[in-house]
Amino acid sequence: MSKTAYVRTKPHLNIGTMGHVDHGKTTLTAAITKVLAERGSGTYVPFDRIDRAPEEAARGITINIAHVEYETDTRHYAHVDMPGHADYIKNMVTGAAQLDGAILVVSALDGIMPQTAEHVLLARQVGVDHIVVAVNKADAGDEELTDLVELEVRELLSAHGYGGDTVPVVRVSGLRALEGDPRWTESIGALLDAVDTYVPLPERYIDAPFLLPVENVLTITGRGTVVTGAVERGTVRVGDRVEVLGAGLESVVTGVETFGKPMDEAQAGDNVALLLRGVARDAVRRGHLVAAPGSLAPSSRFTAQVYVLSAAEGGRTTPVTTGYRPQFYIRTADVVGDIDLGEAAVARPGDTVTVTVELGREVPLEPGLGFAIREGGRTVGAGTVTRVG
Ligand SMILES: Nc1nc2c(ncn2[C@@H]2O[C@H](COP(=O)(O)OP(=O)(O)OP(=O)(O)O)[C@@H](O)[C@H]2O)c(=O)[nH]1
Ligand SMILES: [Mg+2]
Repeated sequence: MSKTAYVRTKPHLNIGTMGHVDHGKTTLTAAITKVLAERGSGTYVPFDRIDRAPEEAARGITINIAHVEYETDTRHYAHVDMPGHADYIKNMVTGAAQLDGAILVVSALDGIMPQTAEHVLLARQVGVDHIVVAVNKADAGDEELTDLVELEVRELLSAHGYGGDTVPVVRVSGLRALEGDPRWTESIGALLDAVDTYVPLPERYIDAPFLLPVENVLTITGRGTVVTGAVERGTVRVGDRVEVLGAGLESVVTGVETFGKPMDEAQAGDNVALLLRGVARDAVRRGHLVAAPGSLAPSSRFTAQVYVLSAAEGGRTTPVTTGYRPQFYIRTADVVGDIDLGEAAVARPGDTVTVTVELGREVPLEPGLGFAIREGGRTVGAGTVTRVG
């Protein structure tokens, strides 16, 4: 019982790299960890460990997403690097990536390419408000051409409402920094400074009623049932009374831990384990929600904006019509639902449509909530709730 308590020394942010295939997202991610490891504030994660990340189950969807952790002088970051374009679409639209800010990687040799523009559009749609640009491969680029690339990126960002004139654009070389070249090592430092100063601390809704979607349930012999997951909003302390939605029971939190360390108080954004008093192991499941009692009202009907994945993104090859009945992955829950396409009646792979959904059972819903649509074990769509009821 003498475990060292977790000490919150710096604010935590979630960021990630975006950009066209091969522009150097993974190389840059590796370079960031290397430069910070040399400063003594992180662990170096080499390229092949990032790019061959194991499949992780995030929010009920099997998503290929690599997290690396590092600290600057002022902040603690969890950084995601996604290996393919289809993964960006899924992770961004369902909110699984949960980015507070993004580093847009653009090759100085190629400039803006289709996925550069697409990721900027996606970022805007899912509410990523701050982008910092890394013009990568600057070691190999011609100076004048790089000037043009920078102009072009600023224009693209302005066109999507990002204030391209003020967005920091930093010329970097992930590859040369990895090789230890001092000039380019410095460029990574400059990029991190830009992220530290330009991406504001996210609003964590710490004052909202507590909510934790259950990802996993385990038993600790002699202590009881433990649920794990990321705190979506609010705070929780030992002694707090909570409701477990889905299980239809109330309990009291008798332990709070993060990464195996006890903590006084967990807050929005933290990954935690909660020990619940008097709850049987089989009474609670993934998909249930632990919340401040009476703070959530479940419903079964909602309107949403849905993107139907194209066949190239691993989606369907045939259109979706009214009456289609797939599975909806909402937070950590998995619920069947009927889709009504209204007047459109048909949605082809690649389309973005407005739909009304009637779920097979009630779950807590709210505008802005992201979800994935799955069928036969694969993701075929992603959406955001626009109206409940
Ligand atoms: N000259 C130069 N080459 C680079 C630099 N960064 C990356 N590369 C090369 O560009 C290629 C692609 O790099 P990755 O880091 O895999 O690119 P990525 O954006 O992660 O690619 P995907 O994950 O497939 O979209 C590799 O051959 C890298 O060695 C750089 O700063 N300078
Ligand atoms: Mg990559």
